[in-house]
Amino acid sequence: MGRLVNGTWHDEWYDTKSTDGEFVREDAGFRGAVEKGGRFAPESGRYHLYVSLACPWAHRTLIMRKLKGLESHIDVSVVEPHMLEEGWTYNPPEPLYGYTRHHQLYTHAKSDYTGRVTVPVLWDKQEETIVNNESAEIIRLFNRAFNDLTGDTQDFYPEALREEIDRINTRVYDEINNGVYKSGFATTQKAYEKACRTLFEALDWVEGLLAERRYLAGEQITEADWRLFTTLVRFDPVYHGHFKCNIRRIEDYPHMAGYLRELYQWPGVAETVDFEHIKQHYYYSHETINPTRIVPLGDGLDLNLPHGRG
Ligand SMILES: N[C@@H](CCC(=O)N[C@@H](CS)C(=O)NCC(=O)O)C(=O)O
Repeated sequence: MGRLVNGTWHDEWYDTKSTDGEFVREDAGFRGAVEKGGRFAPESGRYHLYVSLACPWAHRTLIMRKLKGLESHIDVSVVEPHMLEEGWTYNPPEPLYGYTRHHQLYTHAKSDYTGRVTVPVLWDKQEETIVNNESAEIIRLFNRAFNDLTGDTQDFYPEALREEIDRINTRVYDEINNGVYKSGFATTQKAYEKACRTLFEALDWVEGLLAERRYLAGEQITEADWRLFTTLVRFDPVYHGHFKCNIRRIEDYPHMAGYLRELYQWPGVAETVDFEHIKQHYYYSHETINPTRIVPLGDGLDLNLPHGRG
C-alpha cells in the first residue's frame, strides 16, 4: 500500500489523522474519454484493462466489458490478490512492458505522477498512456463507445432514466460503495459508528426500493444495479466481518438477497466473481485491520439458490 510522489513510490497507509479518523477517498487522476474523432478513438485491440478481481470498482469494468461483448476487443491483466509494500503487483509480469508493479504503469504514463496508484486502469497501447482510471467513467465508455465495433446496443445508461440513475448512484456511491470502506478504514470509534450507521440506513432504503421495483431505477437493469452489485457480492463474506459492517447481513434482507442472486446468475456475471481472490486480498492486505492475516472460510450466502424475483 502506498502512493507516488513526483514519480517516486512511497509505502504508506491512508492518512486519517487530519480528518478525525475518517477515511477520505482521493479523486482519480486520468479522465480521458474514448470517442469517435477524439484523441482516443474506439478501435479493436487498442486498449488494455488492468484490474484486480478483488476490487469492487475494477469489478464494475469487468462486468460491463463482459455484458457489452468487449472481451475480444479489450484484453485484461489481473494483479496479484495481495496488495503490500509495492502496492498492486503482477506475477507473471503484465504483457505490454513486462512490469511487475502497477505503479510502473503510472510513471510510464506520467513520469512525475503524484497520487494513489489504483485499479482499474484503461490503457492506450498507441499513445502508451492511461486513458482513464475512474471506474464510473470507464463503464460509461464501455456502454457506448464501442457499439459500432461490437454491434451491441444494450444501454445501461438510457436517456430516459438518467436522472433517476444519477440520483441513486450518488447515494449508493457515498453511503454504500464507499460507505463500507469508510466503516472499515475508520480509525476512531466515532468515525466508524457514523459510517456504519449511515451505511445501514442506505441498505434499508435499497431494500425498500427493491420491494417495489425489479431493479434500482425501475423495471430495466441499468449501470446503477451493476455498481451496487459489486459491493453486495462482497458484503457477507468480507465487509460484514473485516470492515465491521455487521448490523445486518445481505442475507437478512429478503429483497436484496434475491436481487443479489439474480444479478449473480445473470449470463456471464458469475465468471467475473472470484471469492478466493476477494477474501485473500482484503483479509491479507490490510494488516492494520487483520494483523494475523487469517482468511475466514465462509463465502456468505449461497448465490446459486433460486432468486425468486420476476
Ligand atoms: N475512484 C476509483 C477508485 C479505485 C480504487 O480505489 N481502487 C482500489 C482498489 S479497490 C485501489 O486500487 N486502491 C489502492 C490505493 O488506494 O492505494 C475508481 O472507482 O475507479
